[in-house]
Amino acid sequence: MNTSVSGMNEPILKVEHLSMKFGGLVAIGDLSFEARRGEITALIGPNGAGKTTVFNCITGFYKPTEGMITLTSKDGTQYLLERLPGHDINKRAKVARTFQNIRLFSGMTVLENLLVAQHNKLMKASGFTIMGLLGIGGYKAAANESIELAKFWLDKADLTSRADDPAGSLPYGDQRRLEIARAMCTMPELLCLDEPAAGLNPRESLALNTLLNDIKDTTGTSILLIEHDMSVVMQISDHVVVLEYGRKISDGDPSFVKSDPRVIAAYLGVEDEEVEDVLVQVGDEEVIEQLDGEPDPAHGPGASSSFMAGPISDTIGHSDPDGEVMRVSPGASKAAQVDALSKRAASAPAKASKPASKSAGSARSTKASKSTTGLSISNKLSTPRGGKPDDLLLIKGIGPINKRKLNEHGIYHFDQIAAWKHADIAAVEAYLEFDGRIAREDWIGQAKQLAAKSAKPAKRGSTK
Ligand SMILES: Nc1ncnc2c1ncn2[C@@H]1O[C@H](COP(=O)(O)OP(=O)(O)OP(=O)(O)O)[C@@H](O)[C@H]1O
Repeated sequence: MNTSVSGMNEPILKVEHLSMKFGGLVAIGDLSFEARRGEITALIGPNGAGKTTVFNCITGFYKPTEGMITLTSKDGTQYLLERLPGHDINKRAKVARTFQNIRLFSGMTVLENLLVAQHNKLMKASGFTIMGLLGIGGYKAAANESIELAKFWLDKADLTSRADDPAGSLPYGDQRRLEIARAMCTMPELLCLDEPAAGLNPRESLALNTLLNDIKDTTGTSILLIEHDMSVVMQISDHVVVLEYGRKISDGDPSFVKSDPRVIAAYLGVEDEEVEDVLVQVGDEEVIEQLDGEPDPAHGPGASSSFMAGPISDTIGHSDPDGEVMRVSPGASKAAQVDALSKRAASAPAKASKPASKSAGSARSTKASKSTTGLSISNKLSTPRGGKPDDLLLIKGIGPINKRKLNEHGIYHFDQIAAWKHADIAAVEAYLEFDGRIAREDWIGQAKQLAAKSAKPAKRGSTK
């Protein structure tokens, strides 16, 4: 399909009425949003909101249950991604992606990783013959071109000095940038990045921001980003789409989204109770006050086609006889509760004038009462070994508050989590009200990998 040539700021990606069901679980429900060409669009939301599922639908890993995903390329060609085979999404529609867990060829050098990414182009230039590989025909020129492109992205990612080192030996932040450089070697029109800032320190986050801004400013590649790190999201995104329980709850520029009471409410509702983090990241506690106020009618349900597209209660409690069960307590959608709060505030003006900090405080104190309940774990420690706890935040699914709670109950190390028995998992899930998430997010597998990784430097140190 060829339509008019599309320019900057026109939609490169249109997601329309997307739904994805896993048995009885509705992971995405009637989701619509757009990403504009030349912009950085961020997809954010609490754990389990459905962000990765959206990526998997866009990049062909899942075939959506319903809906359309249209990519319009620079020359105006339109691709219906939900109908394309996975390899064509990359090859023809020019969509590239990175994953939550780094997937480099760790034994190959940095440069080799960038060359392997151009394998398709090189094979085509070889004519798939030995003569081609020996340099007859266009192969040599294509090989030189590939090396030049690899060098270009090495430089952009600030990795030139590490070109000949094995990718697996790079620090974590460098590996993240190498993944992005590798994806850019396929010259994508749309680059999908799944939590690129996960596990980065502030300096590495800054280097990532610089690289992404550079890609945006100099290549014309549009970026779709899933990210939990609000400092990255708010600093580099042009447009933010917020999901909660597979539904869109907010959509706009960062300044609108960060002060949208529904977004604050959704983050207030996450199990990690990252209330204070969110408040710090969005500015101050003023925004909390809005939880007691009237929502902005310009951004209410009437103004957006898929905004809170149906009764949330229809989609948040699901059980599948085949196994996948997701139990969410009634009213778990905090975004939905904002509307209820605002209605209550309208009928009781005195309550609406309640100080903001009190509102936030009451949310916190309700949750705090939970933490007084006991938690029985078989391998708790009284103090961290060597006085140094592991950074449990590296386990996807553990946020700062749950890290604190686990520490309070004597869990400080990856190997402790790796050794949890069924009874421990059940106890922790009941305590954190996680309903099967530890298994779904594979905390044990993640903890085993992290424990193995952190054991290595310890061994080297002990030989000194
Ligand atoms: N293949 C699958 N089979 C069954 N359920 C799935 C599958 N993939 C995702 N889910 C479920 O769909 C829901 C959304 O998951 P998804 O990974 O998309 O969320 P997310 O917003 O990316 O979360 P996070 O921020 O923790 O990565 C979750 O309840 C998850 O358990």
